[in-house]
Amino acid sequence: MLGKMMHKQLTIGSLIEHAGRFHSSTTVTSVETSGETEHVTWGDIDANARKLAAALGRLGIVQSARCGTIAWNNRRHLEIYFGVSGGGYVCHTINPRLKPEQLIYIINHAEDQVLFIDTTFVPAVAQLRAQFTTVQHIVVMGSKDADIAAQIEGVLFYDDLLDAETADYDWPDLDENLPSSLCYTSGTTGNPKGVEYTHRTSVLHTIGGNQPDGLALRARDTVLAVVPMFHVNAWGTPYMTAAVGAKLVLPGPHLDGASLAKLIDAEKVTVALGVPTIWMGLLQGLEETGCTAESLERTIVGGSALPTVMIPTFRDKYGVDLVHAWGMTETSPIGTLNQLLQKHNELDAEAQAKLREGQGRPMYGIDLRIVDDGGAILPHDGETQGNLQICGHWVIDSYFRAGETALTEDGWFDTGDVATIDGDGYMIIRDRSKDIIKSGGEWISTVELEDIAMSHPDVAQAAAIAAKHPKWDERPVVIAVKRSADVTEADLLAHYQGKVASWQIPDRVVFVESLPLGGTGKVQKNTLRERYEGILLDS
Ligand SMILES: Nc1ncnc2c1ncn2[C@@H]1O[C@H](COP(=O)(O)OP(=O)(O)OP(=O)(O)O)[C@@H](O)[C@H]1O
Repeated sequence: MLGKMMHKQLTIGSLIEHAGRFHSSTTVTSVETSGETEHVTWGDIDANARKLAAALGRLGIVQSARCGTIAWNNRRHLEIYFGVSGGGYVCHTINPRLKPEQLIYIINHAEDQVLFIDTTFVPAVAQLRAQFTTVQHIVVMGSKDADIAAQIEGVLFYDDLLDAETADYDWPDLDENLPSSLCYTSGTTGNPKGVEYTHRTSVLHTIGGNQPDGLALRARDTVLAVVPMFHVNAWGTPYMTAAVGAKLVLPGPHLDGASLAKLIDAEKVTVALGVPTIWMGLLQGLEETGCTAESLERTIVGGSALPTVMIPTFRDKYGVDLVHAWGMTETSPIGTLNQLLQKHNELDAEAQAKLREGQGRPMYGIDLRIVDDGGAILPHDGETQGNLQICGHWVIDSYFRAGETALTEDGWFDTGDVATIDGDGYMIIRDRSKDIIKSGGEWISTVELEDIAMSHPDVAQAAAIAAKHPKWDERPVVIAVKRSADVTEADLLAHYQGKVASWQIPDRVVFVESLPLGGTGKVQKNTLRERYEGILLDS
């Protein structure tokens, strides 16, 4: 007869408890807003997170209440992740780059009771505070400061809260289906929507998303989380690194290429995670500083399409493997990762690189399919484009406080992306359904047009949008940032010849100083459309 397995709940508390017990001497490096670098350990994080959980109880915060954070990636934020969720409260990470009206909307919609803020955000929060309808306590993430106390009435200081506690708080064995954290979508295509994760979905994502062909973070890695802790739990890296006992490096607000290059060399980072715009900046930063990034083995890139030219650049210049990933706030976020199969070992480097341009395959725990507009399931032949749908252990079923399911009748989540999937499960995002250009009844992929523009050596960034056209309804226009002053509109249009069908070549190229970026570093195509959608009508 088989013995009965002990059933323990899958909780965030169990992750930090494990880190505290088995990796307590492993380093966590935190770069503070001041630029100062602090080295602590997973043991310190566990102890402080326990003190925080105890402090929240003492403040009278009730179980499952939302506690908001407006903070950079730093040590205190990491403690809040575990102290709040581990203690049975909901850690609501808020994107500080949102507009004031969006911040007010999100904080009130979430009914946050506590707000943890980095000192950077004291002036903004002081101004908005009167409009937060549910916040009982504002906690500044630092030690007592008379200037700050004068700006926000009744403010508490994080270090003082913890100093009043001891670390003998026991992590509760909570029901794994209770909520643990909350994050709103980027708002790239509309108003941000709340996505609430449970302890169970978060732990399954920690284990599932970190499989050997997933993020594959190991104890011997030094992991630089450039991806913000204020969005989708930094892709789960705080939880994964706690689980495996990797050294974690948190860069604070210092996200420019030069600062990251120096940090990578100083901390001997082996794996770094972030959105493509960050890695474009890093390439420049490496050149400027003369840093070598010698320790860096791979970077995981996702959040928006990876300009394919970056793969050989990183590989040939720095020996760094760029691994493309895809996901959404609604999918915790890891959905696919682009790793090779055994049969690909025989391919030459060029063919392997080509395969790795796409968004990759779902790992165990995630299922993908494509459907047409009527919901009919389409073949996985690598050619047929359809609406991408996903289901799995860490995919949400409804938005926070929406009261209705976000799933199709048969339980799938519609991603809003248009994709192909091949026979091996490799998925390629062709576009977002809201961005795709419909010209004379045919679809043109903005992702493809952007990728071609960025393969031009004199173009730094590019975004393709649909402009209104009297005859074709919509035509492509590319908005680009120059790398070199010499490049002209005619040069870039000529660069498209032979790379796409002639009717897909953009009608215009407009050069700008910079592209508008949203809070998570994605190009805001809504803003570009507002500015340029009439450009072909005016001419
Ligand atoms: N590797 C990738 N390649 C192309 N697109 C990607 C990739 N990773 C993510 N994306 C895009 O990002 C989307 C998910 O982004 P996220 O959840 O951060 O918010 P958002 O969708 O931008 O915001 P909102 O839903 O509020 O408009 C995906 O649906 C996809 O369109």
